[in-house]
Amino acid sequence: MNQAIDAAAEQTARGEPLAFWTVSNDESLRKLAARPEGLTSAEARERQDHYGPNRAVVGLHRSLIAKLAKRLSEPLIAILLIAAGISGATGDWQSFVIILIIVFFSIGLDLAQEQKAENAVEALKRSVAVTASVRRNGKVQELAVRDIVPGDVVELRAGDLVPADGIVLSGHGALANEAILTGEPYPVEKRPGPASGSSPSDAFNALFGGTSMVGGEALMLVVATGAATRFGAISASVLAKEPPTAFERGVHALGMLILRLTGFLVLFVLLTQLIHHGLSLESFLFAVALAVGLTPELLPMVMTVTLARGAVRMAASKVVVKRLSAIHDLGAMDVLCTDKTGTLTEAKIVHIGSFGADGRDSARAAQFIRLNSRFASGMRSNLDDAILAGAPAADEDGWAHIDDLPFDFERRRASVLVSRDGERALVTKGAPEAVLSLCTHLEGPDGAVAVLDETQRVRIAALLDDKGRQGFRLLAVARRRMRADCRQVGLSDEAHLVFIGCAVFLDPPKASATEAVARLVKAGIRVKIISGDAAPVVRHLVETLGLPTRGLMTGEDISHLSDAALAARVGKTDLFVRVSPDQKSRIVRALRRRGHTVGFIGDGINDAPAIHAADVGLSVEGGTDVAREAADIILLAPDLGVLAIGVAEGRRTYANIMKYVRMGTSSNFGNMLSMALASLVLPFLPLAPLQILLNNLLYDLSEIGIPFDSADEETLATPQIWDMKSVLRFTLVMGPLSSLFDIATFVLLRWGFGADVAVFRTAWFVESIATQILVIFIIRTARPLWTSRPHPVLVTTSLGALAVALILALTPLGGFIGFAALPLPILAAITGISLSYLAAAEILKRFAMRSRSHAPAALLAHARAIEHASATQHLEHTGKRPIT
Ligand SMILES: Nc1ncnc2c1ncn2[C@@H]1O[C@H](COP(=O)(O)OP(=O)(O)OP(=O)(O)O)[C@@H](O)[C@H]1O
Ligand SMILES: [Mg+2]
Repeated sequence: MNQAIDAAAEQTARGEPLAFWTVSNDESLRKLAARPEGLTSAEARERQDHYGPNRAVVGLHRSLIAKLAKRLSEPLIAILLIAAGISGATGDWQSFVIILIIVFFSIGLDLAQEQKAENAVEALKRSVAVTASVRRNGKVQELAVRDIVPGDVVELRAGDLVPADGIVLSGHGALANEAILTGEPYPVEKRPGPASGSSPSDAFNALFGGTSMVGGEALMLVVATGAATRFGAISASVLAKEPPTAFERGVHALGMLILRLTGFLVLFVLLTQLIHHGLSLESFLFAVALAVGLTPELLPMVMTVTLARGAVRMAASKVVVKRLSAIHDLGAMDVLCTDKTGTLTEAKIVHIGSFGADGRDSARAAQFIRLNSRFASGMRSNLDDAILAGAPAADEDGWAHIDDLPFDFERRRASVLVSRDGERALVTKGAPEAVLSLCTHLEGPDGAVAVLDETQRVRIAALLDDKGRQGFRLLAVARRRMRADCRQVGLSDEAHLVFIGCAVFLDPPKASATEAVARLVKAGIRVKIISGDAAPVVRHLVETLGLPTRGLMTGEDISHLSDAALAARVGKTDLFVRVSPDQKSRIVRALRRRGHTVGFIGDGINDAPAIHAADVGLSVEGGTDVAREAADIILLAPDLGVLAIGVAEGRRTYANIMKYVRMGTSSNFGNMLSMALASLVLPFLPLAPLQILLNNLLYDLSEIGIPFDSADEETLATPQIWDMKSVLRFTLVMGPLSSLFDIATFVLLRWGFGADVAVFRTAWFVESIATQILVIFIIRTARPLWTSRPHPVLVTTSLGALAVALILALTPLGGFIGFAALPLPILAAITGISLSYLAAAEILKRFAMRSRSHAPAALLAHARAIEHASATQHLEHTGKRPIT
């Protein structure tokens, strides 16, 4: 068995498609030593040892040792280590020890933080991971996808994710969406084989890992897992790395800019030192230390840690982040699209009655719908659950199931072929328009069948519309007599139907939705509703909840529009009704095309394409596997209210990363730049290499608290996007300011006090570290310093690092690192300079940090309107509220 699979794996590895679907089921079972009732745990364990976990993307998680090795081999660190070696060899043990301590301490700090962050995020991800129903030991078990092995037998239903490659042993109306592999958005039918062609497009009996079941059900024999799957072969190369968000690209571009400047500067310093003082280990080390201080080497770690902290905090509010960078997108999101059921309604659907073609109460419609719900295979919706709830376990009235046409979101209906006493009937239920359009006759109250003429059609349409406007959801049902020998039905049989009536359902609006939407709108986010339900129902809901919405488009309207025409209209439309899954994602793409950062929240199979297409895909814990898999963020509580918390968290995260960026671009960069320049005019180096490294380490330490910091309200009030212009403006104002004060220090020490090398370096070190660290309290907020309170952790790390710096520099300990005691006048002078710098920074930051345009006036007016609505509304079902 193993040889067969190994040969297969090898073939896949060589890039040859392995046509496992051309083999008969019996032959496949034999080759895999498998049985339809599944493997035993012992067999599975053995195979898992052999094939490894079923993970398409492997090797993404590097081990701690590998990470350490990578850090140590970074050029700057490597040079430092070599320098330490040379110091040691030449007998300079002090430098040797201190450099090693500094290097390992800073790498250790970096690694420990990152590892902790990654572990936390991994744990969160696992908590929302998708499982599969696998037959093991003769029972069906819910197993983690990674535990699946070749030979396993998996039960799949609509809404499930296909966990590995395999063949269909048996199935019913199985439909798979393979867009992820083929780009083709329409579902493909799957049934038992074998297939004759060796191309994957011939493989009507094969299911592929990573694709999704969107209809029917299937029993699958797993043939290949992990990297040996078709998806694994693609994902290893393409999907291994998530594409960076706009924000990440911005930060990266900035990092590269700094890196280039650093390289240039360091070469320059090295060259002038060489000309002035000839070749020396110290000037070489000085240049390296400068480079270490300048490179934004901490930025990746800072991003990860800040995001991970954001993710952990969001988890506390029941929002689980699967893709870390989605936090940025959430902070930048300015349009949120949502489906209706579950987010705006309670999703507690109850069947409250039924009516016949004449509009009068009739139990017959409910009876037939129940028959359909009972026998329909594949996806069972909450409408099915509602109609079956409370019904006796077997009230089929003698009807038996023969065949069926499962529900799909394009047709919006499902049919079953049933028989009773030699009589056969097709029973179709679905969205009323979808069913009515197929009807040619109708049933009267006495059961008599009459022709459905135009007048009747108009009357029924008006009746449906009227019910919808009262907020009732409807499912219509119709029937058709079939030939007594009919064994199979096709889509063409859904015609010439006799309309029976409708079942009426109620899905109460969610009282908390009004406030939740109000919060989002206040945060500068436009909320749009994209539903598969009928216009009157959605309208009624919006009115009941008091949501001010503009415009309405139907799926029918959308189907006539090109992508460009749709993009021109989506901006002014907030309600989309009777849309198909593909249209949901078209709407999302159209919005993105207009430059919006779009979120989409939904729970169904029909929402998955749109969740995928959105910048931030959101789903809920109870959602279908495919929706959850497509989502970047999972809400554990299906409540838009928690989303507002997530949005605030995203923006806070953004704000905190901006704090690092600002610190890096202005204060740190300014200080290092001054030092490089000073080294050109001074007869000695302004700081010994060791002292620069120490300065850098303490500075890094001081910043550890930033991810904990809070953000001001005004930062949380608008969508936050990366804005290179504002970063540059900040740098151009604050950078020179810091240099100005450095020059003042320099002039004062050199010519005012005539300081010698040791005193000069001590004073410079103190001034430089104090200004670098303390300025965080100023640039962490655009407000006046005293009106925004920093987080205690940030205060502790910053002041703690400063205290260590002062102790090292000003006490006898400093002797080890080449510091000398500072005379009081010098101490007073540099204190004065530092304080003046901080004061100047506080004044100038107003120009440097002027916030970008605030929420447009229209948006604010919208927010006010909705607040007003939520204040005055009473949540009555029938209570009408004007749409503003
Ligand atoms: N099991 C079913 N059988 C027949 N018709 C169904 C079934 N489930 C749903 N429908 C029809 O398909 C339509 C669209 O489905 P659904 O309401 O789930 O879409 P949606 O976009 O998820 O809506 P929402 O915005 O309410 O979440 C329903 O309004 C209903 O008319
Ligand atoms: Mg839905």
